[in-house]
Amino acid sequence: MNELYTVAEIRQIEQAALAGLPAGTLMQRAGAAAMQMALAMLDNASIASAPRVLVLAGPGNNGGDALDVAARLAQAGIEVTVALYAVAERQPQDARAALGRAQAGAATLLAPGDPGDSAAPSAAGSIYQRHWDLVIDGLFGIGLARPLAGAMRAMVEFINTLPCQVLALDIPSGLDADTGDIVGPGGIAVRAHRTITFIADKPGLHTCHGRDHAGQVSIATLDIDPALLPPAQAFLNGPILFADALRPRPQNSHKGSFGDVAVLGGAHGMQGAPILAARAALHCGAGRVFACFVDEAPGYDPAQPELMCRHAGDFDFSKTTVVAGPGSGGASRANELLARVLDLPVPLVLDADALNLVAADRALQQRLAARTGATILTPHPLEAARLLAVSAGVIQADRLAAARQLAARFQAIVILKGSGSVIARPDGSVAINPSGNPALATAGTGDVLAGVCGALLAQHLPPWQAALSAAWLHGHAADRLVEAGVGPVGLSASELIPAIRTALNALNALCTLGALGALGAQITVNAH
Ligand SMILES: NC(=O)C1=CN([C@@H]2O[C@H](COP(=O)(O)OP(=O)(O)OC[C@H]3O[C@@H](n4cnc5c(N)ncnc54)[C@H](OP(=O)(O)O)[C@@H]3O)[C@@H](O)[C@H]2O)[C@@H](O)CC1
Ligand SMILES: Nc1ncnc2c1ncn2[C@@H]1O[C@H](COP(=O)(O)OP(=O)(O)O)[C@@H](O)[C@H]1O
Ligand SMILES: [K+]
Repeated sequence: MNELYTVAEIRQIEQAALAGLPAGTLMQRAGAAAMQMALAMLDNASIASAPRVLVLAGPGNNGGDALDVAARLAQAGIEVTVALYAVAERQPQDARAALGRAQAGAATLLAPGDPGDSAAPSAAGSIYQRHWDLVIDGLFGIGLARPLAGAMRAMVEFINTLPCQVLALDIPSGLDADTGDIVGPGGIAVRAHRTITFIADKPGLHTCHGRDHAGQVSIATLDIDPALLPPAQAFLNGPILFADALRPRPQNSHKGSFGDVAVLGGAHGMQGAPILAARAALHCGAGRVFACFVDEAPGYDPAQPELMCRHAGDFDFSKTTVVAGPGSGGASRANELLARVLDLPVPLVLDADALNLVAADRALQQRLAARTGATILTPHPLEAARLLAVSAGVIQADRLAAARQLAARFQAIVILKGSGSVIARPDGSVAINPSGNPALATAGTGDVLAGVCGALLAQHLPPWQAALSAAWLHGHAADRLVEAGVGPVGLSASELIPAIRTALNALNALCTLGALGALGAQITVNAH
């Protein structure tokens, strides 16, 4: 069910599986699965002449996988050149056996240095100057220990400029499989169109730089007995994780059945932010929605007259789900109002300026950690950095750890936003959201997400499922809009709101029909 495993967990699974299998079995299964993927990519590329494949083989077992694929493709009659960065005597046993198979077949094996390397000019030249139809990256997998350097770095720089398809084996070389960061300092990573990852999926393929470098991810389980997989602490977000919490609306219902949402924000000059959050809450099913303004309140929202606009100082927040922060500013008035809602046992979403106020005020931090009502925090990386008193770079270097730390410290559900939003809860479990795209990188989409969270809490979804579904629907709506040509350039936060409503209704309908499989399915390749 969408499990993601760390490198340490994969190593344990691998060891347990290897114990019951003849040497080389897993590598050969990996090679067979990767060969199927390579052939499919060549088919899709509709290449006119005989295809030429360049295989990069590193010093360890990832290089062994690459050599196994190279031998198989050559056996199938494909023209294969291997750029070999391994010395047989130093290879692990399985990889050395794979080298033997590649050498025994028709693949051409070259040991290139830097472009123009005087030590191996012909090898380098014949790789850097030829046309390639597919590159298979088997430099490094989960064993990468330091940044790519020297000849391998030069090769990655070269293939990242090529127009052809790139298939990464297990992980794009240079990427940290646990975090999605590029292994540094000053590192580089392969940018692949597809990644075939072995045994199980990994968090780093789906967050931070992961989505840009891994492309479309497929899993080859290598026929490992599922009983060898430990209970996962991380998951790829999808309807299967939260659909149970979505319920069809009973006929015998009224607006009071679906809860009230009050958005607290909108200081002078920032009134649009709570309006966006409130409109999102309305379109995601809250029974009644109030937009409560820290400073002066508009009479009503002419484009959305269903919203009730109030002055926050006069509003009773004790019977509503509260979304605090959009455009609230950092003035003492906003601080006082925030302190008041933190003390109420109501469901609460904290976004934007509310998070900045908490970061700057120890008393608010204590109030937040002591809350009894459900709490969802929705920081972007800079807000998370302020809350943890580190830089945004530190947050991005390990987004899962940052989200977990925030969830534990504030005893709240956390959505750490950005490419591959990380949703964490205080017990340490996390989910990475695979939906969404750079069309969302525009002002106001975070306000919309906060409003969706508020609406789902008001409709009594437990906070974990509310956060998972809000993040998924938000991204899914953006994906559908981009497919329809509304973005990635120029999508506006307002346009996102009705698309989220459509996605939520479609999901509700599928849940009612028990047809969830139609959504968010991942390709699984099983090697035999
Ligand atoms: N075992 C199995 O049954 C299966 C394994 N599988 C495959 O194995 C992969 C893991 O293999 P792995 O552990 O050998 O690690 P891998 O990623 O190849 O690299 C390690 C090598 O690189 C070196 N090195 C590290 N960083 C470096 C750098 N920057 N620059 C230069 N060198 C560097 C490091 O040596 P060091 O110099 O650090 O001593 C070591 O020699 C996994 O991702 C999957 O693809 C699958 O076939 C399934 C079955
Ligand atoms: N490149 C991206 N890929 C996926 N989602 C993105 C990307 N950029 C932004 N988002 C999403 O858009 C939203 C932006 O929120 P935020 O930064 O708070 O914006 P604002 O404060 O302007 O409303 C978040 O949900 C974030 O995850
Ligand atoms: K690789």
